Amino acid sequence: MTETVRLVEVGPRDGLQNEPDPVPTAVKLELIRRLADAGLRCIEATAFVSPKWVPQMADQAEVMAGLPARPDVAFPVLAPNMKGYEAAVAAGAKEVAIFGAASESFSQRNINCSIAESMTRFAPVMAAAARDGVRVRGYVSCVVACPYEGAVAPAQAAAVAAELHAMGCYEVSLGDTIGAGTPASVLALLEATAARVPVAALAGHYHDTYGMAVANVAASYGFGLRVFDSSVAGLGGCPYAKGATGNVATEDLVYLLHGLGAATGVDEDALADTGAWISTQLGRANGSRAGRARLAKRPATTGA
Ligand SMILES: CC(C)(COP(=O)([O-])OP(=O)([O-])OC[C@H]1O[C@@H](n2cnc3c(N)ncnc32)[C@H](O)[C@@H]1OP(=O)([O-])[O-])[C@@H](O)C(=O)NCCC(=O)NCCSC(=O)C[C@@](C)(O)CC(=O)[O-]
Repeated sequence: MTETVRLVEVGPRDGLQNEPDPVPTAVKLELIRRLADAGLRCIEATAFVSPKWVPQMADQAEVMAGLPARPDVAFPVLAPNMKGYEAAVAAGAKEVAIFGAASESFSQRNINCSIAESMTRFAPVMAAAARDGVRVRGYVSCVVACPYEGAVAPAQAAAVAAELHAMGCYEVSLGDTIGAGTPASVLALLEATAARVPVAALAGHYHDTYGMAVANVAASYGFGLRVFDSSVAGLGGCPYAKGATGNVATEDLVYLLHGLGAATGVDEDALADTGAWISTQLGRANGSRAGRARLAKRPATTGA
């Protein structure tokens, strides 16, 4: 029986949030359209956070207003507190994502509060979402290592994941924010977390700073995870994790999963074209090995 893996494309948010130059809203919307046309069915569209903190997400309402009419595609958005939640729902969001951290230092740097305070901020968001029929996904950052504190104990990451799940998140995405994880440390994280949160409610969100993201996905898939976050062309990084590169490239993730016999619903050619397109738009090298390999095999166009 073919296993199906759910992909959460975070390129338009995680992939772009750290871009130094403003990315035109029209480019963000074209990227989202192309990703949906390539078969992605969950595309994180933007973040309802402070534009003073993350100026790249300042066009959050315009992005929401311009989303393609795709009832078959979910467009979750970040919302770290009630102000963000209310703005997101007013802009038409049907799913939001709250995001905590497994390290106090990253919590303070990223959302300006302690881990405990973040949970206090999330509680009214969960209540409002339950009232409004809005789905809530949770993230835990720095589940393996923190840029400020170093290695993070699996039990600590598991405790934060369990708290988000207990408060009502339908899924908890485990963020190796600085990409320091290896299959051994990721499996230790999953052992600790799966003891407290059902595996079916866990997702892998692996940045590729050390080139370990594909290996970490493979190990996580073997452990039983069937939901993974990724960024087309490997775009991204976090404003509060210096030097962290983007998530695993969606093209590489899909190539790996199809090679494992899993179904994703994604058209690899259309995805590779999208990765090349956005890389050109941003003036960046395409960070996807599988995407570049696929494009290189194409017969040269006649240029007609
Ligand atoms: C979370 C806050 C807002 C708290 O920031 P704060 O300073 O604690 O909030 P505050 O309530 O004191 O308000 C301060 C100002 O922010 C405004 N404000 C307050 N809330 C909002 C909001 N939701 N949207 C827009 N504006 C907001 C508020 O109105 C006020 O405006 P002012 O009076 O100064 O003009 C701030 O720390 C922030 O925006 N941080 C940025 C968080 C972020 O986007 N980080 C990157 C994404 S997370 C990530 O990349 C990790 C992840 C998810 O990908 C997984 C992984 O890889 O680890």
